[in-house]
Amino acid sequence: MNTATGPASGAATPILRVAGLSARIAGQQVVEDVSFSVPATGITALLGRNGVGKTSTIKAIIGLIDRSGVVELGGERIDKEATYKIIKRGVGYVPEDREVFSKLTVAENLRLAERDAAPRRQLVEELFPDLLARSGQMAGTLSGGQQQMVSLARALLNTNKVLLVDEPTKGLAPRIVGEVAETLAEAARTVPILLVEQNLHVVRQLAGGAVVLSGGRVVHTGPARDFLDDAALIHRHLGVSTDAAAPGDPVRRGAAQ
Ligand SMILES: Nc1ncnc2c1ncn2[C@@H]1O[C@H](COP(=O)(O)OP(=O)(O)OP(=O)(O)O)[C@@H](O)[C@H]1O
Repeated sequence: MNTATGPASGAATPILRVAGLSARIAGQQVVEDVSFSVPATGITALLGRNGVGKTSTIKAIIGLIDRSGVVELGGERIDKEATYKIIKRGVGYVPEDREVFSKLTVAENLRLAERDAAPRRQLVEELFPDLLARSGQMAGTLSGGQQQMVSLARALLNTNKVLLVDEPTKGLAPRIVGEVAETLAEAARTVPILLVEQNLHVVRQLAGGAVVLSGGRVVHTGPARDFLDDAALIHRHLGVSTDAAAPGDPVRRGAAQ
C-alpha cells in the first residue's frame, strides 16, 4: 500500500510550505534554513539520523521553539502565530512521547482533546475499536502501543488540515508497529500527514514523499521510493544498510532497526 503523493510528484498547492526555517535551542542551531513542502494528500516522511533536527523542525513549525523563516498553512503565513492558534487553525500534533494524561481514563483523554463542535467520534471509534473497549481504563495503565493509539485518536477527533506525527512506532513491538502503520494509512485517507519515522519499512509502506535532514538542514527531497531504493543515499544520510529499507511487512519486520 502506498498512500501518498510525494513532494516531487504533484503541482497542486501544498498544504504546508516551509521556507528558510531556522531554530535554536539553548544557543545551538538545531534547524538551519530548512525548506520543503507537504502535499495536500498522503504521507510525507521526515527522515534523518538521531539528533539531526526532525523533532525540532516539527516543533518550530508549530511554534513550540523560537523560529525564523516562513511557514504557510494552505497558503497562509502561520510563522508569527502562537502554538495554540496554529493548532486551532488545523495543525494536529502527535508528539514523540505521546503525552497522554496517565491519571485520566481513555474516554477522558479523548474528551479533553475535542476542539470541534462536532468531533469525529465515529471515525475514531471505527479506527480504534480497542480504545472503545478500554474507555474506562486509566491511560497510564495502557501499553505503549495503546497510548500511541490514544495520542493519534486525540488528533483525529478534530478536523485538521495537516497532522504532524513524531515517531509513532518508536519502542513498539513489531506486531504493534504494524497496527500503528495500518492506522496511519487509514488516517491518511482523511488528512495529510508529515511523519517523522525511523522504521524504513513503515516509511516504505506509507510515505509518498521523503524529506531528509542532516545537521539541521535538508539534504534530500523526492519520492520516498526513490530514496529507499538508493543504497548509497540511505547509507550516506541515515547510516544504515539497505536491509533496513528493503520491502517488507512491518508487522513482521517492524523492529528490524
Ligand atoms: N531541550 C533541548 N536542549 C538542548 N538541546 C536540545 C534540546 N532538544 C533537542 N536538542 C538538540 O537539538 C538537536 C536536534 O534534536 P531533535 O530532537 O530535533 O533531533 P531528532 O532528529 O528529532 O532526533 P531523534 O531522532 O533522536 O528524536 C540535537 O542535537 C539535540 O541534542
